Amino acid sequence: MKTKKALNKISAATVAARPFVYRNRILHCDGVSLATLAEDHGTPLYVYSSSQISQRFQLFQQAFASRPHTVCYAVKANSSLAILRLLARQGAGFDIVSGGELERIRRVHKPALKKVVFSGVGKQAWEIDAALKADILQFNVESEMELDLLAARAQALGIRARFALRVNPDVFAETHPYISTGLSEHKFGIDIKSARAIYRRAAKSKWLEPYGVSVHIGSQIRKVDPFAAALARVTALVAQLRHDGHDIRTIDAGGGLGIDYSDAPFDAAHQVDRYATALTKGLADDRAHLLLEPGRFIVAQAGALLTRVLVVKKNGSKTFVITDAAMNDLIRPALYHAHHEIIPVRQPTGKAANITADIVGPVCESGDFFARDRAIANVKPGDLVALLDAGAYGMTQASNYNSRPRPAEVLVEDTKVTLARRRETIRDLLAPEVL
Ligand SMILES: Cc1ncc(COP(=O)(O)O)c(C=O)c1O
Ligand SMILES: N[C@@H](CCCC[NH3+])C(=O)O
Repeated sequence: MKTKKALNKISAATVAARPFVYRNRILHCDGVSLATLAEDHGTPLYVYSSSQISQRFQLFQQAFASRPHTVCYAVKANSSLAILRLLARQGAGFDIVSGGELERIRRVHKPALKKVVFSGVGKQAWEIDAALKADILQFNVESEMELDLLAARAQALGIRARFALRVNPDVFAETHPYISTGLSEHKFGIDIKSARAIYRRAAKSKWLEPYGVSVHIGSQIRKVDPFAAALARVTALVAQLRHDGHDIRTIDAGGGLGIDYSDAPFDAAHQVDRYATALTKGLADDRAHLLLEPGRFIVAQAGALLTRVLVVKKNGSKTFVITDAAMNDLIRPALYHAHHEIIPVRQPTGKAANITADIVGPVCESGDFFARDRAIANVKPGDLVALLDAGAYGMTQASNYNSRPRPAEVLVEDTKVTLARRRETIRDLLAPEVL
C-alpha cells in the first residue's frame, strides 16, 4: 500500500481539484487565459490541462505502487489521441470497448497494445480478430456465447486468446441508474455463481487461456465500500479457480471511482488513497497482477467546455441564457441530470448580483439544458462561460444532432496550447452521405 512518503509526493498541494482558476479576474487553464483560447480557436471549445491528467494518473501509480499493477485508462471517457498518447508515454495500459478504440491505441503507441484489456457485452468477430492480431493483454468476456466466438476466432487465426470472465458480483453501488452495472439485473458480466463452471469448460479448449477475473460495478461511485465488497467476491472466486488448477494471473478491478462535481470539490489525492485502501481490503489475493480501469477520475476535472452566450431572454418569469454549446456537445445534464458548475470567464466583482436562469443550448429540444434555475453571474450576450468537469464523457458522447459540427479540442501544458482536434466543418458532416 501507499506509504506516507508516496502520498506526500503528489498530494492535494500538487493536484488542485481543478486546473481552472482566475488570474487577474480572467479564468485560466493552467497558464493560459480562456478568453485567449476562445479568440484563437472559437467556441464551443473543449479545453484540457495535460498536467492535471498526468498528475491524476500518477496518483493511481503511487497509490498502488507497492503491488504489481497496471492502470488501464478507460478510453471511452475521453479518447482524444493527444490524451491517449500523453498517458501511454507514462506507461498506461488501456481499457477498450471497440475496434475503433483499439485502432486509437495502435495509432498513438503500439507497445501499449500489450497492456490493453477489451471489455464490452457485444464484441464482433472483426473486433476480436483485430485484438487477437494486436496481441492485447486480455479479453474481458461477458457471456458464454462470446467465449465460444473468441475460441472460434482464436482457432481460425491460430492465436491463443487470454481471457478473464467479467463477473457480475451482484453488488449495489449508489450512482445514476444508467451507469450502474454490478447488479444481476444489468446486462453486464456473467453471474459470479456460474463463473467457476465456465472457466472449467473453457480450459478444455486449447485456444482459450484462463488468465484473469474482471469486475466493474459502475461509474461515478463515490463511496468506496462497494469496490471492496466486489473485490472480496472476486478474490473468493480466484481462490476456487486456483484450486481448480487455473493459473489466474490478473485481477481486473474495473473503474468507476467518482469525482465531486460540486463547487468546492474534494481533494483528489485523498480520494485515490481511500480507493486504494478499500481495494486492498477486498483483495486478499496478492499473487495476481492488479488491473485498474479508471476513466472519469483521470480526465473529468482536467477539462472544461468553453462556450459563448448568444442570447439572454425571458419567457414569463423565467430567464434563459442561450449558449453556442448545446446538448449535442455535452449531453450529461440532459441524459443524467448531471450537475456541472458553470462559471463566467470574466470574474464578476464582489458587488455584482447573480441572476437565476436556465442555461441552455440552441438545439430544438426542451431537454437541451446545462442547468435549470441556476444562480449564475449576470452574463450578457457575447460573454464567455465555462462548464467545468467536462473532460470525461463530454466530447466522447458528442453528436452532430441538428447538423451541428462538433467542437474543437485543445490541450494546455503550462502556457503552451496544442490543438488536439480541429473544429468540424459542415463539409465533414456531409462527407459520408450519398445522394
Ligand atoms: C468496463 C469498464 N471499465 C471502466 C470504465 C470506466 O469507468 P469510470 O470512467 O467511471 O472510471 C467503465 C465505464 O463505466 C467500464 O464500463
Ligand atoms: N457516460 C457516463 C459514464 C458511463 C460509463 C460507461 N461505462 C457519464 O457521463 O457519466
